[in-house]
Amino acid sequence: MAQTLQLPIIDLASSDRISTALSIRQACMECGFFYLINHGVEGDLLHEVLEGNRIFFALPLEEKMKLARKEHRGYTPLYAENLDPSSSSKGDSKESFYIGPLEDTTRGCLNQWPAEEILPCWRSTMEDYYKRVLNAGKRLISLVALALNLEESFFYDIGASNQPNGFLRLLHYPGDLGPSGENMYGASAHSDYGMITLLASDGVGGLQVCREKTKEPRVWENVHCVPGAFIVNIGDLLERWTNCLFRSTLHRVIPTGQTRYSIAFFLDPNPDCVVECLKTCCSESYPPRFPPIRSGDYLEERFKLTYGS
Ligand SMILES: O=C(O)CCC(=O)C(=O)O
Ligand SMILES: [Fe+2]
Repeated sequence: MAQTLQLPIIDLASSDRISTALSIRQACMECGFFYLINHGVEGDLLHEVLEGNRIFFALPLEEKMKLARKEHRGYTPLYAENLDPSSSSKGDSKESFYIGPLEDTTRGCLNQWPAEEILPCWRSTMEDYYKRVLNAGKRLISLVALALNLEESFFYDIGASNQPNGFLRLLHYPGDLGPSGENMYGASAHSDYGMITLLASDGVGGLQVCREKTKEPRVWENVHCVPGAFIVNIGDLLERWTNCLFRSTLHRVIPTGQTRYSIAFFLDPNPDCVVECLKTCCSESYPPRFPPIRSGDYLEERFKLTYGS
């Protein structure tokens, strides 16, 4: 039986920014996961978005397939994604729907939306949520900069968090998978690719983390949902930036027999931002472990491995 992990709680509205930044530093060095409270997204909106999630996935498959994923936006059916490209499973037992930046100035608006007659007000609810969670993520990133002994505006100044690449992913893990094979995961073991992820869920369990990704056998611990709080985790690009000081932790979703809905918001740097080791995270005796890389190129490569295309 997996143990439950006690994660630290970070208060985004705390007036003591220095001690909040120190708590973030400790959480990101030790585990790479924490709860975020007082983030400015009201419980009512969270509830409405999770309800919107449920009604979208309840549509007939044919209706959902009209919005099949293009340019990383839209619907991905069951088993079409494999978050652990090294595994031989037939794919993750989840379906998802992606919403990208709302004002995509370079490529016009690429998002796909269900027709208003089919799901009235659905788009406006999702857009409202997107804006709120983006705002919370940007405020959090300022504190992350402080936690790294940088100016609060650092990620903005280097072009990472102004016009960031924010993606909302609505997720549905069906409870009843029928006579499923072995190696079946809702989301197989992976780390997130970008900067930070803010996750909301309906409270159904299944999320697990493995704190030591290089240790065998892997030890998995349960992460519980705290009502109203986001579960936040660090992504691989922030791990690269920090020369592995901050940890992008392996996680997965196991089937529990219960239907589960969640919404992940991936706050990734602007695609043109170059991610290179921060000055505060290396020294002569601890040189940079990764070469600089353009964020867009790194993310594109990771997406290709996940979708096999
Ligand atoms: O649904 C969850 O709890 C986690 C989802 C996740 O890890 C992901 O989409 O990257
Ligand atoms: Fe993830």
